[in-house]
Amino acid sequence: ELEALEHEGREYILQLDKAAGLRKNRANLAEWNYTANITKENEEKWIQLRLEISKQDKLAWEETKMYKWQGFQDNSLKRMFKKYSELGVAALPDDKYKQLMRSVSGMEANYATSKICSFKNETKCDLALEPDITEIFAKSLDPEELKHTWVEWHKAAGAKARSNFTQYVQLYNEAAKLNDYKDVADWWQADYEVPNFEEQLAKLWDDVKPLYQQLHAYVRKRLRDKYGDHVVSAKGPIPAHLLGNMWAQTWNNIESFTRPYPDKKELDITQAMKDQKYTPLKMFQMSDEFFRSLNLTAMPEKFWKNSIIEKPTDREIVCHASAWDFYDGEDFRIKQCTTVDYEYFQTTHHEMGHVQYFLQYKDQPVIFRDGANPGFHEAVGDTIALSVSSPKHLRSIGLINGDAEDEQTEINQLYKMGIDKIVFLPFAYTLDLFRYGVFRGSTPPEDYNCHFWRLREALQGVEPPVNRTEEDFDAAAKYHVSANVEYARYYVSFIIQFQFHRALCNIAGEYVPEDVTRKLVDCDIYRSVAAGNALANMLKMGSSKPWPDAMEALTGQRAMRADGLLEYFRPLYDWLLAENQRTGEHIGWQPSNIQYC
Ligand SMILES: C=C(C[SeH])C(=O)N1CCC[C@H]1C(=O)O
Ligand SMILES: [Zn+2]
Repeated sequence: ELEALEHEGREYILQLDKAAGLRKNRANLAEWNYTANITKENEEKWIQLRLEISKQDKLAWEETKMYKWQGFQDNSLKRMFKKYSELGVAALPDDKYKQLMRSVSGMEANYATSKICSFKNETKCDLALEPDITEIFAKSLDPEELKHTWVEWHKAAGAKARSNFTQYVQLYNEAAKLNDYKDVADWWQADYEVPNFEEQLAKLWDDVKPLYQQLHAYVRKRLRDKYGDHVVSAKGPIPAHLLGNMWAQTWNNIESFTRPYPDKKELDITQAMKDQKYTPLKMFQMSDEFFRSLNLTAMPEKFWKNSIIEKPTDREIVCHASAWDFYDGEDFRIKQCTTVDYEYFQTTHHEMGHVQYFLQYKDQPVIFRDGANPGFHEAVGDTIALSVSSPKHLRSIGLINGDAEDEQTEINQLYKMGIDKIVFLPFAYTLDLFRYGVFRGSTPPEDYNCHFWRLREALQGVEPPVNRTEEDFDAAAKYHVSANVEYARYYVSFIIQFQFHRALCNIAGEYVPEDVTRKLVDCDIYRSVAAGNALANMLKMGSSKPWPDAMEALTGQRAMRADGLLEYFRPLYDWLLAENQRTGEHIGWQPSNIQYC
């Protein structure tokens, strides 16, 4: 009797899964059409379609609830039923669902189309985030120009989003409660399927904080050397606009004048790419070739036909890089406004990593075509990029020339990786600690900006370039806050990618603990079919099993741990300890003198 019920359940869920795949295909095509051509008409079409689809989702959900699936034997079947038993935002009544959609697409459109005036020419007011403002932050060494650009962007993309954001929080929390969650923070954390996710994030930060503080102290000193102590204090937080990035989330753009051994050969990959006439297409083809060298899947023909890899000149689009699965097993795309530089070379591998994951799990049921947890999806491309950014690989593709590794060059290399990977962690941690407080109500709208900067000062040791008030809303000046994209996924990714990298380097024979000729920092898994097969086996699982099973399949570990990252950066940590002692640099930071609460 039970077998018959389970058999009927399986028939039901598999046809439901097929129908769900068609709905996701239609919804994603409508979202692509809107974000690839931002017009009121395309926004309306996308909203109307999601409303229509939500009705079909609701009917399916009502029927799914009728099944007594908890007693089934087949764990995979139970997992499918469990996932299909959560309706999502479609649980909201139509008018509230529409309001929620409009508040998010309003914020995202504002972010994507915001323009500011140039510091050098105040009549030139068509500067967009990409490529104009990004280029100013990459190149300008004028604190006043950087301050102006920072303030104008945070006014246009941040403050302007405050009312939409406040409404979005209210409605999204209502949807969370309709799905039996306390609030959106609870809902977001449920995706990680562990009871103590927030404690795990805090533990990881405890593990990495000493390394971050040493790196922060060293960079503050080098910035003080550059700009003077009236711009950068000896013991305070670092002014956020001097770190080469609008959000101070990675500091690669200040590498050239802050690296430990300045007289060693330049590692300027961007210049080499420009000298060698790299194009966006060539960057994509090189990334595709790396994945193929691992015996992973080539990008399919539709990918090359349908992707948007350069900013169009005839319309407004969402430039923030994204990868798209249309759930039909053959249509996969990337949309990004590529510029020929090191940063976008990394981003291209990051996005190709998402598509490789889509390709590896495309034969799973639709409901399992997802990352083992959201951090896994963000870690695939970055893990590959860890090999690509090794001096060995960059030499093999001719982007750097000259001598093999010596001690000082290795420290420079670890420093370059550290101002990308280590400094990102407190930024990522801050972004969702802030939003957890917002969704839980411990951060009310009147405290949004004050609490945001309190966290940024406490964890990142940065301060805004000018005083802030609650007229501002600086959090929304970051894409993921304006676009309703959860961010703890990146914090998780920047930890587990080093666990993945170490495991793959082991399998490729590129890394042998204690063997100085097989160091982790030199590892390049290029052309290792063994490593590629091990990675593919994990990616094929999608979200069909709890993520510790996927993690164990590749690394033998069942938990997120900072030990991979700490092992990778060990030589840099030792060097920073000695260097900060030598210069007597203050470790950590005293309270900021900038007013923001
Ligand atoms: C490249 C993407 C698209 Se999923 C991205 O948003 N990333 C990649 C790393 C961190 C984060 C960011 O830019 O803030
Ligand atoms: Zn990503």
